[in-house]
Amino acid sequence: MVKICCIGAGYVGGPTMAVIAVKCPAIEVVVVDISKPRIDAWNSDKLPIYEPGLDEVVKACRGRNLFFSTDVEKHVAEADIIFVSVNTPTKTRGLGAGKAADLTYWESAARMIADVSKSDKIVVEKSTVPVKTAEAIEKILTHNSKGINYQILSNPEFLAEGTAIEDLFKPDRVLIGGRETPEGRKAVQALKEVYAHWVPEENIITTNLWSAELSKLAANAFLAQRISSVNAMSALCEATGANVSEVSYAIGKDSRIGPKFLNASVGFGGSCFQKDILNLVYICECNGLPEVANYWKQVIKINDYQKSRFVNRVVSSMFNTVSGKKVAILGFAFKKDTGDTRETPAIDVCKGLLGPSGTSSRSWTTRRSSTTCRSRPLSSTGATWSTPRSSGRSASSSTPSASRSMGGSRTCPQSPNSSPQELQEFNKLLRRRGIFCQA
Ligand SMILES: NC(=O)C1=CN([C@@H]2O[C@H](COP(=O)(O)OP(=O)(O)OC[C@H]3O[C@@H](n4cnc5c(N)ncnc54)[C@H](O)[C@@H]3O)[C@@H](O)[C@H]2O)C=CC1
Ligand SMILES: O=C(O)[C@H]1O[C@H](OP(=O)(O)OP(=O)(O)OC[C@H]2O[C@@H](n3ccc(=O)[nH]c3=O)[C@H](O)[C@@H]2O)[C@H](O)[C@@H](O)[C@@H]1O
Repeated sequence: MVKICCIGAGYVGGPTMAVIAVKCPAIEVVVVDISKPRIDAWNSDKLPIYEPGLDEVVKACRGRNLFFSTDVEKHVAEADIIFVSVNTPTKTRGLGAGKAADLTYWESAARMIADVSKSDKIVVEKSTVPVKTAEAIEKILTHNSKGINYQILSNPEFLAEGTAIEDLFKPDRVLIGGRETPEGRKAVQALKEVYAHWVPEENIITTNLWSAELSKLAANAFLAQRISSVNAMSALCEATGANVSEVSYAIGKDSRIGPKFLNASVGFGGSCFQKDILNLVYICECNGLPEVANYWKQVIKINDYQKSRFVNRVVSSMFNTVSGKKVAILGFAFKKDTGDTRETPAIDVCKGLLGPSGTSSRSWTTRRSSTTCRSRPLSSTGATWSTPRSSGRSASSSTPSASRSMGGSRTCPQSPNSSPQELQEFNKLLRRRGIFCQA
C-alpha cells in the first residue's frame, strides 16, 4: 500500500488529502500538524475549516484510509510520498521583509524530513513557494542524506476557498514539475498515478521544476490583475456614469477575455493574492528586473486604492462624517462560503471607518471562527461582533464586504445558518436602507 503523509493540516492540506483519500481507497493518507487543536478538530465532528462538501468527504474516509495525527515524525518516516503544505506567509523581518516569502516553516519541515527518514522519499511542494525553492530544499535534504534518495516535485495547488472540494474533484489542471532525470521522471509518474485515479490524463500537466513553481505565482498574479483591472475601470465608471457591471459583462462576452474574475469589488482579499504578488515582485527585483517588479506592484497599489476609495464613498454618503454613527459590516470573511478572515478587505474597511474618531462598527458573518479572526485582529476599540438582526436594526449604514460590486447591485453574504424568515426580515431591513441583497 502506498503511504502518503501531508505536513500541514490547513486550508490546503486538509481538503486536498481528504479528496486523495476518498478517490484512492488503496492509498493510506495521514495528515500531520504541529497544532494539536487543529488535529483534534479534524478528528472531531466540527472540522477546523468550513468548506461546502468537506464534511461528507472526510466522513467517508476518516478512520478508513484517512488519518489526522500530531505524531509528525512517525508518519513522515513511514511515508513514500510526503506533501508539504505548510504556511508560507510574507516575511515580516529581515532581508526582503514585507515582500519575500517566509520559508521558516518549510525549512523546518525539510530538516525534520531529513532527520527522520530511513527510506527513499518523494517530497512534494504543495505550499506556494518562490521559484527555485526546490533547489534549496534539495540541499537541506541531501546534506547528510545517509544514502537516501529524495526526489523533489512541485505540485502547486489551485483550489479556491469556498469551492475547494469542487475544484479538487474537477481541477482545470493538475501541475507536476520534476527534475528532467530518469529518477525525476519516475517520481513525476508516481505522483501522476495518484491523480490519475480521478483526473483525466490530458488535465495532468508535467513540466520542469522551475516552470511549475513559477506557474503558481503567475496564475495568482494574473487572476489578481484582472480584479485590479476591473476595479480600476469601476473608478472610471463612477466618474462617467457608466455601469461597471454592464462594462464587465460586455467585455467578458469577448471569448478572448472571458467572463470570469471580472466582478468589481471592494478589492481582493485572502491570504494568498497579495502575498504571492509581493513574492513575485521580490523575485523580479532580485533578478534585476525592476520594470517587471513595478508592473506587478501596480496590481496591489490599485487594490489598496480601491479599498480606500470604498471607505471614502461610505463616509461621503453619510454627509462626510461617520462620527457617532454605527456601521454594520455584512460578511467579514474575505469571500462567501468560507470562515477565513485572513487579509479580508473588511479589516481595512473597518480600520478606515474607525479612523481616529472611533466610529462603532459591527460585523456579521456566518462562518467566522475565533482562530481565523485572531490572525489579524482589529486592534481598535470600536469594533464588535454581532448577529444580522441586532446589527441591522441599530446601524446607520450597512456595508457588504464580500461578493459585492461597488458599481451595480450589492450582494450580501449567503447565510447557510439563517432561516429563510430571518433572511427575509434582514433583507427588508436593508431595503429600507437602500441596500439590495441577493441572499
Ligand atoms: N488557502 C488557500 O486557499 C491556498 C493556499 N495555498 C498555499 O498553501 C500553503 C498552505 O496554505 P494554508 O493551508 O492556507 O495554510 P494554513 O495556515 O491553513 O495551514 C498550514 C498548517 O501548517 C502547519 N505547520 C506549519 N509548520 C509545520 C511543521 N513544521 N510541521 C507540521 N505542521 C506545520 C500549521 O500549524 C498549519 O496548520 C501556503 O503556501 C499557501 O500559499 C495554495 C492554494 C490555495
Ligand atoms: O493560491 C491561492 O490561495 C488561491 O487564491 C485564489 O483563491 P482564493 O483566494 O481562495 O479566492 P478567490 O475566489 O480567488 O477570491 C480572492 C479575492 O478576490 C475577490 N474577487 C474575486 C473575483 C472577482 O471577480 N472579484 C473579486 O473581487 C474575492 O472576493 C476575494 O476577496 C485563487 O482563485 C486560487 O486559484 C488559488 O489557488
